[in-house]
Parts: sequence; C-alpha cells; structure tokens
Amino acid sequence: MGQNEQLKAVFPSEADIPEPFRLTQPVQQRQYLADGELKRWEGPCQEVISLVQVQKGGTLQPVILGCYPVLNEKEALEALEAAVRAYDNGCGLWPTMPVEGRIRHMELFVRKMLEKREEVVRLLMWEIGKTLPDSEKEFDRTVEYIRDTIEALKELDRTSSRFTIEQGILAQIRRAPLGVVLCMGPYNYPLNETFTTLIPALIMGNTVVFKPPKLGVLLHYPLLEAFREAFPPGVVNTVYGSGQKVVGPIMRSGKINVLAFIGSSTVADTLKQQHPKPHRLRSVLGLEAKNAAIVLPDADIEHTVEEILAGSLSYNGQRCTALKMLFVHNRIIDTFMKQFAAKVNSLKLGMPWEPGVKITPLPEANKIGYLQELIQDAVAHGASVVNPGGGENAGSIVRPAILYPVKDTMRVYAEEQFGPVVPIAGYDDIHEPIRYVIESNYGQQVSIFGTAPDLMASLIDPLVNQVCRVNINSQCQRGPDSFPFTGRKDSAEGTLSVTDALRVFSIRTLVAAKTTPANKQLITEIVRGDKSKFLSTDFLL
Ligand SMILES: NC(=O)C1=CN([C@@H]2O[C@H](COP(=O)(O)OP(=O)(O)OC[C@H]3O[C@@H](n4cnc5c(N)ncnc54)[C@H](OP(=O)(O)O)[C@@H]3O)[C@@H](O)[C@H]2O)C=CC1
Ligand SMILES: O=C(O)[C@H](O)COP(=O)(O)O
Repeated sequence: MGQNEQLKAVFPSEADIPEPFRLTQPVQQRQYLADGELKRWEGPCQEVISLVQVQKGGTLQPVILGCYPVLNEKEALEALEAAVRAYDNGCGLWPTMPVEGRIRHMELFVRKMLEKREEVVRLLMWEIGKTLPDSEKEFDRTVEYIRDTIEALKELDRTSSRFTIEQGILAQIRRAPLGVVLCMGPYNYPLNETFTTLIPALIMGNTVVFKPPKLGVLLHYPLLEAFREAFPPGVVNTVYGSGQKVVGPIMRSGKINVLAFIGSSTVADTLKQQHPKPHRLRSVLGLEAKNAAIVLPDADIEHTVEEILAGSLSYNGQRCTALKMLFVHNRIIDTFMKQFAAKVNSLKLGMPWEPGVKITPLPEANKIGYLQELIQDAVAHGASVVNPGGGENAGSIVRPAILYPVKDTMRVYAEEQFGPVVPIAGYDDIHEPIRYVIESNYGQQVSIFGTAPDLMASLIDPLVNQVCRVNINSQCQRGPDSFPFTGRKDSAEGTLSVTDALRVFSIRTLVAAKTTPANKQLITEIVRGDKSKFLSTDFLL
C-alpha cells in the first residue's frame, strides 16, 4: 500500500464506528439564548462538517454534524442590550447579588452541566477531532475549574471586603464587577478556553455575551438550557454567526466593558480596534505563541524526547502552549534526532475514539494547505523532512513532519504553525537559542532540558524576564490552573488562573463615609435594616 492509501485507511466506514460514538442524528440547533429565553431562529443556518471523514465507495466523504443559527446584526445587538440591561438595571438580581447568591447559581449550573457530559464529550470528538481521553479531560477540567473558582471567590470575599477608618473616613472596600463582558474562545479548547473567562466574569457579577468558535460550536448547545435555568435573564447571552457580522457591531457599539478573547493575535487586534475607545477597553487576551525548547548537551535524552514528543505533538500540536521550535545542541543532535524520529513515526494515527490514537484529523483544507506551504518553504531553503512521509495527508489527516535543519530564513522559524510540524535547529553557542527567545514576537514560555545546575541556573533568570514561564526538563503547559497563565509581547494581555481571573474581571471600589455622629447613626440603621451590602458591623465596635 502507498503512503496515501495507508493514510486513507485510517478513516472508518460508517459501519466501523463503534456504537457509543456514533451520532444518532444531526444536531439541528435553531435556538440561541438571549434575555433569559431560548429564542427560536427561523433564519439561515450554517452546516457543521466534522473533521472526521468516512469511507464510502473508495472515497472519503464528509460527515454533516448539524447546523447552527447565523444571526444578523439585529439579533446580536439585542443580545448585547439584554446583557446591558441585566447589568444596569440588575438591582438585587445579579451585579448586586451577594457573593453567596451568585455561588448558589453557579453550583446549580455545574449540576446541570454534569448531566450533559456524555453529549458534550462526543461532540468534542466529532467537531474538533480531539481524542476521547483529551475530550473527557477538557470537560472534567472545566468542571473542576468552576468548582475551584467558587472556592477561590469565597476566600477572596473573606479577605478583600474589609472596613477601614483613616483620617476620619470610614470606608468599606469591595470587589465589584466591571460591566458587560464579551467572551470568545478558540477551536482547540472550545469549551475550556471559553469557560476560563466566562465563568470568572459571571461569578464576579458581570453580565456576558459569548460567541462560541465555529469549530466547537455545537457542543455548547446542550448547555444553553443549563445557562437559562441557572442564571437570571440577560446575565448570559449567546450569539452565533460570522464574526464580522455579529461581533463587529457588538464591539463598535462601545457597550462592551471587557473583551475576553482567547485566539489569534490578529483577530484580537481587529476586535480591539473596532471599539470606539480601544485604549479604555479592558482586555483579557490569550494569544499566539512560539514556545521554544532548548536542549543542552548534557540533557537526559530519553526523558527529553518523551517530553518534547508530548509538548510538540499532543492534540496534533494544536495548543498555544505547544513547543513550536526546538534547539538541540549539535553535540547530541544525531542521537536526539534518531530517538525523536522513531517516536514520532510510532504515533498512532486514527479516529478520536480509537484507543491509543495520538494524531487525529485536522480542521479545514486551508489549515492543511498552510502547513504544507511551511514545509515546502523550509525545504526550498535547505531543510529536509527527516521522517519519511512526514507532512503527507489523506483528507483531513496529516502525518507529522520533522524539519531539520531549520534556519532563520524559513517561515516556520518564526511563524506559529499550530499543527503537526516540528522544526529543529542545531546550535553550538547557547546565545543562539537565547537570542531567538529575545527576538521573537511572542513571549509565552520556554522549556530547557539539561542536568548541570550551574548552567541551568544561569539560563533561568534571563529567560524568565523574556517569557512568563520557564519549564525545567518538562514541556510547556498551562496547568495546573491555579498557576498564573499569561505571556509577554504578542502572546497575551492580562493574567488568568483561578484567582487571577477573579481579580481581572473585577475592580476595587469604596463606600466611604465621614465618621460624624449623624453618619454613624445612619449607617447603623442601614446595617440594621439590611438594606445594602454595607453589612458588617465591625466599624461600630
Ligand atoms: N494563549 C492562549 O491562551 C491560547 C491561544 N490560542 C491561540 O488561538 C489560535 C487558534 O485558535 P483559532 O480558533 O484558530 O483562533 P481565531 O483567532 O481564528 O478564533 C478565535 C475566535 O475568534 C473568532 N473570530 C475569528 N475571526 C473573527 C473576526 N474577523 N471577527 C470576529 N471574530 C472572529 C472565532 O470565531 P469563528 O470560529 O466563528 O471564526 C473564534 O471564536 C492560535 O493562534 C493559538 O495560539 C489558543 C488557545 C489558547
Ligand atoms: O488552549 C491552549 O492551547 C492552552 O492554553 C494550552 O493548554 P494546555 O497546556 O493545558 O494544553
């Protein structure tokens, strides 16, 4: 069998798909959530085509998963207005609701969300080709993130809402919401990376409009009812359709107080510029990265190969944290390359639900075309594809490619490939990879592999001042989610983590009163009458 036939053979016929993973019927989504209602949509819908293809009569055929509403500017602005009303007129409802109340709503949401686990996991596999273990992990990690957020909020509330008297002024310092937040996430973690901003934004008392990515859109549908039941009207609203048509008007309205966006740096710039006062907009952005691995001459090669394999190719290299450029010392490059290529060649290609599969179908023809352009450009400038068949595809499946020796004249040296292409450069002088990190447009993370304490120590400080996380003898990654996650330059704006996110979606405000006898009397009555959040009697003691 030729390479292409071998690749084609990884796709199943419909009959080969095991029962629990079959899609019984397409998901015909004709609803969206706005103002507390699941509104019926009679207008045009966009078909969703799976990344998984099936064999029929010797050819690969697309699988239609369902469709979602393509809203217009009118519906998008109505959803926005619902969020604005829920914030501005929300007295006693959401933004002014005590923390314990908001937590109860969030706990109800988690219970309802858990009922949809199986459905969401199945859609993750079909919509974005994520393996079963990784799809389950994405769902479970998201639930855990919500629970951790609830605990972190309890702690923040205990420590940050306090009374103080200074210079004859009694003040209560509070953490207050910011307003209306627009949340958008990328296709590689469509659930988790949307919820890492949506959940903290909500629980801090903001109201939200969110647009799921077009790849990974249907898996949000089973959760709409949970949002509707768990939160007051207008607190959570969804929009669907082309970014330009529905997100553009929302940004241009100037009514968004926070842009919470995880995705590519160029789209983030476009969205910010659409806001009438971009410099006043708070932005929480998780963007592109080109994380490098630096392998020192004394590295433990076996361990390094394992870490770099997972770091560069898990979920087909489609992670912002993936290792996207490797620098290996010339003294060990032959040994490293032999072991690494053998591991890459042994990765199992197949369908997301198959046990042991690591490489799964990729999105869209233009993604595969882009990867092949990068490979051709590198080859034209003197690199080789080290592993035979690397970069070849059949339909949506691509065999990973290792490129070597990669030079600064090649596009793949600086561009974020976000796919199964691993560029490798050899080096003699440690200043070469360090210069790469310094000169990169991105600044998320770096991994260093080695065993000599002095050398490692001398690298850590300069590197951590260029990126935001230096990983020692391990791949780059986001988790644990309690760790701060951010980047410099074009890689991020604002910091996320369970607790950082609570801070980023809130502001410290004051209620202040002169401590005159009349004011003391007034405040005592306010407190007794339980008429505001100005509740503690500490100041009276
Ligand atoms: N730093 C981080 O935390 C992370 C960063 N990323 C980065 O995300 C990228 C991959 O994700 P990808 O989904 O391709 O990113 P995109 O920037 O293409 O899409 C992200 C979101 O923006 C929307 N969008 C795209 N174009 C427009 C537009 N013109 N107007 C309005 N909205 C638009 C998308 O919607 P639609 O799908 O409908 O087009 C999607 O919801 C990589 O660069 C990766 O590094 C990924 C994960 C984490
Ligand atoms: O969306 C991404 O790519 C992530 O931020 C990477 O997360 P991970 O390191 O946990 O896979």
